[in-house]
Amino acid sequence: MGQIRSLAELGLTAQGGRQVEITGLSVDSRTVRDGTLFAALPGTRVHGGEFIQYALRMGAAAILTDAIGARIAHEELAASDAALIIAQDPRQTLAYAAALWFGAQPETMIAVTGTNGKTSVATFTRQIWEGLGFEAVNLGTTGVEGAYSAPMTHTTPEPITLHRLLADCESAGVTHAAMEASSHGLAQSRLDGVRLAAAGFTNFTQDHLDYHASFEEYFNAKAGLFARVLPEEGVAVINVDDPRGVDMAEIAADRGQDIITVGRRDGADLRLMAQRFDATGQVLRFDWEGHVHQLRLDLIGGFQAENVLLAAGLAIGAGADAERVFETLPGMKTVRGRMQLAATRENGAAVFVDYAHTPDAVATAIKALRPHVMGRLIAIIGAGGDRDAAKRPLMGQAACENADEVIVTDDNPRSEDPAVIRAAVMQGCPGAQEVGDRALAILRGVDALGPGDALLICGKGHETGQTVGDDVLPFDDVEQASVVVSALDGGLA
Ligand SMILES: CC(=O)N[C@H]1[C@@H](OP(=O)(O)OP(=O)(O)OC[C@H]2O[C@@H](n3ccc(=O)[nH]c3=O)[C@H](O)[C@@H]2O)O[C@H](CO)[C@@H](O)[C@@H]1O[C@H](C)C(=O)N[C@@H](C)C(=O)N[C@H](CCC(=O)O)C(=O)O
Ligand SMILES: Nc1ncnc2c1ncn2[C@@H]1O[C@H](COP(=O)(O)OP(=O)(O)OP(=O)(O)O)[C@@H](O)[C@H]1O
Ligand SMILES: N[C@H](CCC[C@H](N)C(=O)O)C(=O)O
Ligand SMILES: [Mg+2]
Repeated sequence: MGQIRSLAELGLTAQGGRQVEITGLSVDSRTVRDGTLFAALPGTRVHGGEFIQYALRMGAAAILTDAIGARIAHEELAASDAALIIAQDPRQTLAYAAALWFGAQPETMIAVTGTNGKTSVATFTRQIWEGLGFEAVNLGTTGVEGAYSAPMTHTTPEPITLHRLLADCESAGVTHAAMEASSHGLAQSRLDGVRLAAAGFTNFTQDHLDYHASFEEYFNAKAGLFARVLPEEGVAVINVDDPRGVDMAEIAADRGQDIITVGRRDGADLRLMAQRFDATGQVLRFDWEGHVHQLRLDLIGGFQAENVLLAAGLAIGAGADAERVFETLPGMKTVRGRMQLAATRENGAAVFVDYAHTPDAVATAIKALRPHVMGRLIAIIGAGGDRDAAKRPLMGQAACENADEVIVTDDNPRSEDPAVIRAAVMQGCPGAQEVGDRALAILRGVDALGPGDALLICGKGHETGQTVGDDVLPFDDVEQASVVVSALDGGLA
């Protein structure tokens, strides 16, 4: 964007007090230009220090790294004019520098973490703000959505991309932003430069054990949102029905943050008292500060009510008036690919698409659909390649225990053999039908629906591609479901 900043303006101090002008920031040596500050970060495959020599050759004016990176490129650095900034945690230092480089971010921001429900809560928070008349966005797995839109490749992008997007939102007039804090994003300090008014916690169950060394490490990454990113004056909004919510609330209390607890348990500040389900939604009764409210949500699944209430808590925590927030709730719209009604058969049977891709989400999603359905419930599941392999049989088991019939299919095999992934899922559900081709699996599932039955297609939600090897083949569960329903029922979708 043609700007030039000094290191001091980015809050950085170089070895020997060297002063240089910076023309841009980069974490990838391949995008370094004259004057760039190259952040050479410790990676999961290789240390970015290995690429310092290339970055210097491309004209880097400064290198931000840790002691290991500086050691790797010791000779090249000694022979260069570039400024060297050595930080204990260069990822966090980069996050602060990126926030200063791009300068602006929406005035009111919240972030939400948890194994499942982040996209849903961020989307509902944006919808609540819209209902209150604010220019609002949500950022995460489904990209930037709302008053400003842009695609994103990560749920929580690295800080340079994140702050560029936030600055773009701000200059487009966005005043309110709700973002997802993934455990990878938190572990890598990607959002440490974001100014948060409130932060939320949904739940904690198994996922990503390929990346985090243990369950506790995975929890600690998520806890970083309250222990580190949310300031003392921020408000923590916590689902206390989850056993780890209580631990999270303690961490927030130790920081002196105000806490809004949400859940079914007695004493929760925003307490869900009752839910009644029908074919197209649910009626909720909840309590806030001793006042009981009752309203209808056009949303499928009891857990979406929990997500809506967490979103309401976040909007309140970030400064909105509680009663006005509650008035917006009946207007909440289905989150793309989350318990989304994709098609209805002529006989009344419904096909839903959901993003359940963890054992807990599969169990939750199937159980949540049950009270909306009079007949049998068929589930289609699959697990992703190059992701936590331990969750595969557990996902199979979760489907087996909760659905009347299960079809196991492919879901982004990536570099792995899809048959091996399916076999692992089948271990948890030996009675399932195995149909590798996802389009055929959907055809089988839809074809088996009798009056009053429902099909839940899990795993891909809003996704529009099937990743096989390095290829992304166009595939959309919602589209596929409606094509199949039209084909079987002769033109009706
Ligand atoms: C495991 C993980 O999080 N990896 C992320 C991480 O890469 P890394 O540090 O491991 O990269 P590396 O290959 O070891 O390289 C080390 C460093 O050298 C640099 N490099 C590398 C090659 C080169 O020629 N020049 C160069 O400078 C790299 O940019 C990197 O900074 O930092 C990169 C740059 O910021 C990310 O793009 C990359 O995301 C990868 C692609 C990824 O797939 N991440 C997923 C798992 C992820 O982050 N998912 C979460 C949420 C998932 C969920 O909740 O479901 C997300 O927030 O999206
Ligand atoms: N509060 C919840 N409790 C349990 N399961 C949930 C909850 N909310 C959503 N889910 C399940 O998790 C799936 C993914 O939901 P969502 O996309 O909101 O989660 P996420 O945390 O953003 O996921 P990701 O880690 O991929 O970003 C849903 O489709 C549903 O099956
Ligand atoms: N953000 C998640 C999404 C998984 C969705 C599922 N379709 C899969 O590919 O496993 C991940 O990358 O682990
Ligand atoms: Mg998400």
